[in-house]
Amino acid sequence: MITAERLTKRYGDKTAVDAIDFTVEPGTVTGFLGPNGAGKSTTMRMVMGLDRPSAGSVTVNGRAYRDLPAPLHEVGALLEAKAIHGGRTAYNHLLWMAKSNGIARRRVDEVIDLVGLTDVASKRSGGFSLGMGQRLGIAAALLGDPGVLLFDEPVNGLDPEGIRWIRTLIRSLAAEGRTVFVSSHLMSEMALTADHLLVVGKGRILADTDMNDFIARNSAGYVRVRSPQAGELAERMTGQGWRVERADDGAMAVYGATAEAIGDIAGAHGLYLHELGGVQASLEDAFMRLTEDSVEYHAGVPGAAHAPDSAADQTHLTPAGV
Ligand SMILES: Nc1ncnc2c1ncn2[C@@H]1O[C@H](COP(=O)(O)OP(=O)(O)OP(=O)(O)O)[C@@H](O)[C@H]1O
Repeated sequence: MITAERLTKRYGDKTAVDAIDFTVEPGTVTGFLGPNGAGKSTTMRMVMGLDRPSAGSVTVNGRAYRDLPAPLHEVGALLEAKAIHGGRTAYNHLLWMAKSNGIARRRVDEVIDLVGLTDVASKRSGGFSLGMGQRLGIAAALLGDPGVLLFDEPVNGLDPEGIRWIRTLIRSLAAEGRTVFVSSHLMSEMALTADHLLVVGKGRILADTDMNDFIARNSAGYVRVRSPQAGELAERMTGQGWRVERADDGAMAVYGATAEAIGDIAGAHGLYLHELGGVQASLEDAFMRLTEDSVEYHAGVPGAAHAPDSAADQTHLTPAGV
């Protein structure tokens, strides 16, 4: 378990992490989500004892990192830009780590096999692709068979096969009962990986929630309908107690109804339909809405960081996405 209490990190007058409290529980994947500069990496570095809190504390299984008697056996991490001696072979890199931590050589073979690097174990890691480097970083994190694992943006720059591999690995580590803490700035990725969600912005916690609850609350869909007899159809639909909003392209967004029910009403009254389809709100939009006030570096596209509010804007919601 990871526990943060009033955890704070200041760099000069910049507060990167602002008195946050959270716990990361065993047996689940906790997604740590936030826009660039939100404080995710700083928090993870403090968990790993690589940065000292300016105030507050963070512990792994009840102890600060520096007080852990055998840290590699308690917590492993894949942090961004991990420094690996590129001149060493993957095997020797891990063997050197194992030896300096009293870990048996057999475990090196195990983790190399686990991350699928057996064929390149005798190659210098300096020549590794990004994906191979990530696998080596994960092998190092797993070396001491720790119960707590941190992954900082593990899928950054990986191809779809690599992304799927990491997602499956992360899920299986949690299924074994480990505490798994994964940072990302992609809601869609987290929706597929995490059970619990910790959203941060500008160093503060914006949401601490079960992933299924977040999805249920934020992915409420609607049905998009177009009809040349829109006025009459709208009346019939509101008569059913459904909420009808009009988009500026002439379509209607109907809340509280299924596409089938709308089709039946239209059919029963001889009304033509030119378009009828369910639209699911995107979780990415929900995340943007949650964090929009805490995005440090807005893109130069007007309204880019703003989620749709009005009915007219609802048509921007992506179909059936997460
Ligand atoms: N060593 C440092 N010195 C000064 N400021 C820092 C340092 N490390 C981080 N910061 C600042 O602290 C804030 C949080 O940065 P951090 O890297 O933790 O965010 P993040 O959520 O991991 O972002 P990203 O998704 O871009 O990696 C940023 O404003 C960053 O510029």
